[in-house]
Amino acid sequence: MTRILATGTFDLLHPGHIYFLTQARALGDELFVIVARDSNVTHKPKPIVPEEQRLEMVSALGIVDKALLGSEKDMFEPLKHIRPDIIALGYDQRFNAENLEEELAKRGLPANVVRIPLSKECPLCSTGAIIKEVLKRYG
Ligand SMILES: Cc1cc2nc3c(=O)[nH]c(=O)nc-3n(C[C@H](O)[C@H](O)[C@H](O)COP(=O)(O)O)c2cc1C
Ligand SMILES: Nc1ncnc2c1ncn2[C@@H]1O[C@H](COP(=O)(O)OP(=O)(O)OP(=O)(O)O)[C@@H](O)[C@H]1O
Repeated sequence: MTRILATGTFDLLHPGHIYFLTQARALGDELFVIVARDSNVTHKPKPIVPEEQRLEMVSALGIVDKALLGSEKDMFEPLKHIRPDIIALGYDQRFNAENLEEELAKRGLPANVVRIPLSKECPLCSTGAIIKEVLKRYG
């Protein structure tokens, strides 16, 4: 069994998220997903949808075997329980794959880190694009 882990905020689910998770799932046999905590989303505006509701949406996806909220303090903590073989990084996730592999190995959590590319173009395949469209129409 090859266990894949994907991570992200997954605010306002869209087909880009589905593409990312489908590609991640195709790397192995089972897909775990860590949903980012509200308190840790500091690299962009706070999510519209609260963490429990983002978790509920991701958990309901057929391609996801298990989704869970991440740790508020230590991103490596949930990995001790999940023990993924492969970590799928999104095209725009700000982690260096080699550094991450080194940090994981240091902690006795060896995993390969694989970068998933951007999906083909679609009108609202990013959370930012959805928010901009809503503001255009209702702002
Ligand atoms: C291996 C790994 C573990 C992570 N663990 C957590 C965690 O425990 N808690 C959390 O809030 N975010 C965690 N994150 C970060 C987010 O889930 C997410 O990657 C980050 O918010 C940036 O992604 P985004 O641009 O898709 O929002 C982890 C990321 C990686 C790569
Ligand atoms: N169109 C897409 N193609 C491939 N991967 C995507 C696409 N959109 C999002 N992802 C991936 O899904 C994961 C979760 O995405 P995230 O929650 O950051 O949403 P986002 O739509 O990228 O948000 P924003 O527009 O605010 O950047 C990230 O790893 C991201 O790279």
